[in-house]
Amino acid sequence: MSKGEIISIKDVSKRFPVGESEFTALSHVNLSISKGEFAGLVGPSGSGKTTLLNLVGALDNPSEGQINISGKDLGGNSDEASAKLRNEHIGFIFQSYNLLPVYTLFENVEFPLLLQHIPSAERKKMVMEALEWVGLSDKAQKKPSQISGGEAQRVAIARSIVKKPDIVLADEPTANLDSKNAYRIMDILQKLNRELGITFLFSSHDAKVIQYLERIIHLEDGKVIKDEIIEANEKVNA
Ligand SMILES: Nc1ncnc2c1ncn2[C@@H]1O[C@H](COP(=O)(O)OP(=O)(O)OP(=O)(O)O)[C@@H](O)[C@H]1O
Repeated sequence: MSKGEIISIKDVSKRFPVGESEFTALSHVNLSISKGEFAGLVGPSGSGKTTLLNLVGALDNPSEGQINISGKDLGGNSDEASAKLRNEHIGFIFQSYNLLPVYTLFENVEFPLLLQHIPSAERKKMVMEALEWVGLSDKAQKKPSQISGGEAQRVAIARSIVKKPDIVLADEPTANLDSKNAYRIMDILQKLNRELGITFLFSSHDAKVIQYLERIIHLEDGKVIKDEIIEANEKVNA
């Protein structure tokens, strides 16, 4: 991997079996993402955005090609090794918030830390810090049913950053939100990128997300058709 590179995708293809034949969801994708980027995969429905995010997040394996995350090759990893890599380096945000309904917001955010052996006082500090980042420390003891959709996505963000991951993968993070909440979420993610240096890779076709991106990787029919760096002065929120 070259210096500063945090995600390396080399000649990656992904095919899914469909009946007797195969469907090619990604075809010979090459990308290099550097530490601290705020980048997004953008393209029409079915262009392969989620498929590529899942490969980068080691949730699925490519049919061909090689992916490196923080210098580690994902190829040939056991499920256990993939889980370790995800746990140590990657946070996920999805369009559905995937909060556990019977637990408090505090416990939902604490969940990823229970997999590591972190003492309870330290866990509490980390959870409250993450909830403060998203402006929800005063609601730590509430349950997911007692908060709004925008707040639920903010809890999901807190959960994704509580371990201080190098990379956050965000799949259509604003899909179920109104404009006001979508902008609030994007403001929080931009601040996490700028102040904590977390690298972000989005998947989206929402203009409200796209206007924040500093790099737009356009996908169509499973191929990268354009890769553009957005100058700060072109951005609406600059
Ligand atoms: N497990 C699977 N089996 C068969 N085909 C699949 C599978 N997963 C994805 N596909 C197909 O691969 C293509 C790319 O899907 P993907 O979900 O990556 O697109 P996307 O760009 O994220 O779309 P959207 O914006 O609608 O989420 C689609 O045509 C989809 O139907």
